[in-house]
Amino acid sequence: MATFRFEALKAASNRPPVAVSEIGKKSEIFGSNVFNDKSMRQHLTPEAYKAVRSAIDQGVKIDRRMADYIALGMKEWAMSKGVTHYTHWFQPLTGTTAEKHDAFFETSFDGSDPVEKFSGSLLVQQEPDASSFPNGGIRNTFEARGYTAWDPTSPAFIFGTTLCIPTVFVSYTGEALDNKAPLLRALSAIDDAATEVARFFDKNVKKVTPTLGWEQEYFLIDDALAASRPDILQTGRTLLGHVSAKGQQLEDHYFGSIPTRVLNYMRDLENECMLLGIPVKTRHNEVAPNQFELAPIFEETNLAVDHNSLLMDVMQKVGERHHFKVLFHEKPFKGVNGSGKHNNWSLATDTGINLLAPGKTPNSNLQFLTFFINTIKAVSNYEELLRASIASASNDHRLGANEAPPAIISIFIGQQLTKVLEELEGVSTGKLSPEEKTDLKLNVVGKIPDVLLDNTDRNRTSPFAFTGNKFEFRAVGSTANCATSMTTLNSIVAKQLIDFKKEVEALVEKDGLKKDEAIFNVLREYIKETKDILFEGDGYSKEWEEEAARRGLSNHKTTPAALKAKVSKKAFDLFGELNVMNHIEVESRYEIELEDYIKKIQIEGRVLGDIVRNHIIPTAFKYQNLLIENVKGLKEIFGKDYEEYATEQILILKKTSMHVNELNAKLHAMMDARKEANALESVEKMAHAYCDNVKPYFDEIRYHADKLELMVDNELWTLTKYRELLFTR
Ligand SMILES: NC(=O)CC[C@H](N)C(=O)O
Repeated sequence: MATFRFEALKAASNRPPVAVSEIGKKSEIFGSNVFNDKSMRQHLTPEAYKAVRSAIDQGVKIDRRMADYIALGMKEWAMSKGVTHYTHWFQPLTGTTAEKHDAFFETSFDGSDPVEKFSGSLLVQQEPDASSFPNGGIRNTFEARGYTAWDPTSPAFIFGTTLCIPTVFVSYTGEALDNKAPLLRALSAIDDAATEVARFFDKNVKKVTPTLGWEQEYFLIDDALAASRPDILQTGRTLLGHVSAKGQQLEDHYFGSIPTRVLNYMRDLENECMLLGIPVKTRHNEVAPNQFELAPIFEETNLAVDHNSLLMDVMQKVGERHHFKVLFHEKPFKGVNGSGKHNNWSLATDTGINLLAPGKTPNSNLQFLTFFINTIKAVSNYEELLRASIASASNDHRLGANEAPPAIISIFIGQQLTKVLEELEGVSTGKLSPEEKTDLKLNVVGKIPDVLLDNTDRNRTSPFAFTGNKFEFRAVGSTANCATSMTTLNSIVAKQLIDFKKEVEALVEKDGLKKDEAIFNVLREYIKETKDILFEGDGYSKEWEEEAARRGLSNHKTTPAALKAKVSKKAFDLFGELNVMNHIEVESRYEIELEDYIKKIQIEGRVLGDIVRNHIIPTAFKYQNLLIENVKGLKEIFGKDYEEYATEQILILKKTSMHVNELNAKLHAMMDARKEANALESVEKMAHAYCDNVKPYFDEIRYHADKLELMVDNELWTLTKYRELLFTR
């Protein structure tokens, strides 16, 4: 009997929900473990408080003396909450977060004068021994230093007994070694560009903040069951497993009543989030069995990105208390929905206006249309780069089916806005007559709020959909660090807004148009130029693939193919011009992502080999031996007539042998393909070889293993089955 599997099943099915104690009203506990404005005011001198505020609001540098005062206040606040350690908390290019805890505790070498200390220099900058993080060749070994530098725009927080200080991670020569530094630069670029354009409409605007509201989808699997599957443990997904008879076809899980064990997990998690100042608001069952979703209130992008990275860590930790393993993989199970991390993006002014929400006056609506159409133009110009920003080995499995968008980037805006754009396309060239202006203001621009109220149609196959007051970038994968896609999106829109401003000003200065006339003129041209990126239909259809090809849209189905756009001249120019990333930073990321791709497929190949050799084939042999015993017995009893009674057994013996032979053959072929790939010199070639020559064997191997699963005695099968993984809760 497959003891491990059955013990895991027993443990999982006897698991009572873990009780969760309420810790008070959310509004009262929210942010109590965050060194936020309120705690800063309480624990810092007025001078130190002012210094942090101007660093946050205007990017003013904090001097060392002031940093000492801030560190002192921060330490006192943290110690009043039982904190013993501090860490610079950063996001290296592994996609996850990194931390190295140091105690506040210090003593002299003879053990006298033990004391708790924390200085400004330790707060502001540190030099972690970071030579083992991916750097894509930025740091060569003799200059292997990297340092972390405090990012005051994301507040320090306490997790457990550690004070975590969000930082950027840069090389000694100043190149970003993390996801945060380029993001901060992109946010600054779009702030500058969008503020200039917003000032066309309102001179009071001084700052534009990109906002992000992510939606995190995930699967919860009992940890004993997860531990019984080497593939889940090592790759985050099932490499094998026959789909269960019941999957999601009854559509009975989505928004259904949340299972008690899961609800308790969610409540516990929400409590932690409240303390950490992560404003989670929504929780529900997602479409696939054992799939769920959590979403916060949107925040300023840098904070939202930090919060999502922190959340993924906290989700796993809280999961341990509830005996759940959280699967963030984009496609942990074949045949049911995968998981995305839809990024809801917008732009907010310091005057309290959402630039992607229609307003109440024609002027504010023209402002809305300006930002709306410029975003469309940006995506249209850089669709390939946007596709590259969401590329990963795991997201490749998700794109193109089960309510996840296809690999072709397009924009969904809904019927009503399509009509508005059609009408605007008819705007006259050059100066506008008073009648035309009145008509535009009353009947086109003036009507927008009403039509949007009716705009309730949704399109789940769209990678980038306008949803009334924001764009939803649905193609982002559930494991992703949002920084990558947000750096790209904010950069391309920043670049577009810079160009737009120049074009409008040229029409005003050279052609003598009024500002609103110039805006209408430029927008009209954009509408004409961006038709190809707009698509309202079924993103999965063959027709769309053909149509998209005719329109010249990219359709990169695999990561190695998609990533190439990251090192195009267009990308270098964009990031360079905006000071988001220099040539080395762009190139190193490309290399790191290719390496990551290679390693992921390599690991999957190895795990698959292990499972087939150590689980599937031995189990098939055991079952064959049972059948052989059975046939021998029948022969003993029935003599030469035994065949009549052993037909099925003999058939199964033949079929299982055939599948085992095939498994062996494919496994060897895969190993040969791996060897060939490994011998290649360039990472680019190696990634393509893994993608085109190694990975295709996975499905072939799976096919035979899954067939065996259907044939072999359930009692012998060692791998926990889909029905058990997906329906135990
Ligand atoms: N209902 C939904 O929005 C499903 C989305 C889907 N899980 C995805 O991969 O993006």
